[in-house]
Amino acid sequence: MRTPRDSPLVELTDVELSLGGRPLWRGLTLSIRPGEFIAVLGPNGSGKTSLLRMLLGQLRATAGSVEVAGSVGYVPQQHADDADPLAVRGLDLVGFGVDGASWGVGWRHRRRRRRLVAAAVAQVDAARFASRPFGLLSGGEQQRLRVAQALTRDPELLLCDEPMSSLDPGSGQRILELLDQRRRTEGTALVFVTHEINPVLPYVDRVLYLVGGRFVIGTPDEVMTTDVLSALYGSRVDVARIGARLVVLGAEDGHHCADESVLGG
Ligand SMILES: Nc1ncnc2c1ncn2[C@@H]1O[C@H](COP(=O)(O)OP(=O)(O)OP(=O)(O)O)[C@@H](O)[C@H]1O
Repeated sequence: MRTPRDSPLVELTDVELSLGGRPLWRGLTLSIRPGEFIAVLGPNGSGKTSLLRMLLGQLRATAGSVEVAGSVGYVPQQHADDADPLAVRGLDLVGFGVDGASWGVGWRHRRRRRRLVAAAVAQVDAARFASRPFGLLSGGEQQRLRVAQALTRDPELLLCDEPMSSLDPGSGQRILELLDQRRRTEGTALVFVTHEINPVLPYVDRVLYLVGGRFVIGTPDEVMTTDVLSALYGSRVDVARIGARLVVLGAEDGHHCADESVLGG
């Protein structure tokens, strides 16, 4: 049974997460409802991936309470896959999602596996290339199949770690549209780590911005302002709007410095 739309999928209350004896943040209180799209922003090392790992149950909060209801899917950061990428077909990679969720043998399992894989591949519109060796696919095609792998678990909460990094703007847009459609049709909540606010701005409900142990959370209009980001960084950060885009100047992070401050397409 799926979580009702008005019940939270995630309830974080006064959470602290410390790693290696260093608190990444304290006092994080956040409730996430079905269908919500939350972007997680912040400089390198601010704890974005660690937040996802905490929601996945891989890291334990050092204080406070973490409640996650329902099934969770995970789209990891892009990395060289352990398996030989030429030996693994796209369909096989998607199938690993089913295998990880349930063990089974025999024709019944195989038939169920095939059905789940085909449905997930169809959802990301990847049937055309899914039988090719994974390593020969483009970055965008590979990323669509990673999303399909996460969808085999029919997640109510989908955690995405920079799913658009190293994709061209068109492929990144495609992934976003796909995820946005999924949250609208299935009520899947998205927690989406990204260094690029502009591509997600049209979709996002709230932004969680982590910097040096502190955070702010709110709508993009509330968070992405000169005053709020300057207070968060503890130094002058300018946020300007150019048309529908945000330009962030002066944040002390390679991804947000002046040269690259038009964040994404
Ligand atoms: N298991 C661990 N033990 C100790 N320290 C860790 C562990 N995992 C991560 N860290 C440290 O915690 C900090 C946050 O790491 P995390 O990967 O969550 O940051 P991030 O915001 O996702 O960074 P990036 O933008 O570079 O991906 C980093 O300083 C990292 O070195």
